[in-house]
Amino acid sequence: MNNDFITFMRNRISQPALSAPAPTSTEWEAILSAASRAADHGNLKPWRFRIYEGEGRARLGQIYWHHALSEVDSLPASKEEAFIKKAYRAPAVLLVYAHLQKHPKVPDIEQVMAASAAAQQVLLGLNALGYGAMWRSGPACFTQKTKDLLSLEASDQIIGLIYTGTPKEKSTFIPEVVLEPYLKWVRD
Ligand SMILES: Cc1cc2nc3c(=O)[nH]c(=O)nc-3n(C[C@H](O)[C@H](O)[C@H](O)COP(=O)(O)O)c2cc1C
Repeated sequence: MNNDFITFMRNRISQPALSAPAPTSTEWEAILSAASRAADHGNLKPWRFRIYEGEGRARLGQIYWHHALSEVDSLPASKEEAFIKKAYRAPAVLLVYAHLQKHPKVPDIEQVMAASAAAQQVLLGLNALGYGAMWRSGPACFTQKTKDLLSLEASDQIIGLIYTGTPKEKSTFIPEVVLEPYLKWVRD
């Protein structure tokens, strides 16, 4: 079989070590428009995107810090910088979240699935333009405190943070895929 797109999908990998440049605004808009063609029951467009770049990343770092402060009795102020720095691991960080709507036929879980599908489309789109990316989450993504800090609604669901930039070292290692344990054919 020779299909460039299948090969491209097969070879997608995450890139943890990222530096500038990040996508331009035009490139982001192209990628996020394409990601917005993810499968979407009820055409609800539940995905929401927020891009942190430049000094905007300090706002995200502040959220990491304030979330950490809310989780423990106390933290020395000297630790703040380390939390802020986490948001600077890449030149751009895309927050993807699902904005859930009450719908008689589309349960919340399906809206979260659609937003997740959009996030995966983003990864492919970024790779297609030569950028590296890594989808990250962590317990902070799933607390009300983080939603408050991000000014999200209580019913919104964070899908992840996609750290984006140019790979510092282009990894050529593509993990082997063993399909057999995950696939069952039902033919009779
Ligand atoms: C919802 C979600 C959350 C993730 N969160 C993290 C994370 O917080 N930290 C991490 O190292 N990898 C996380 N990953 C996994 C990486 O994005 C990546 O898929 C993994 O390192 C395997 O690399 P690969 O994509 O090149 O196969 C997450 C993946 C998903 C789908």
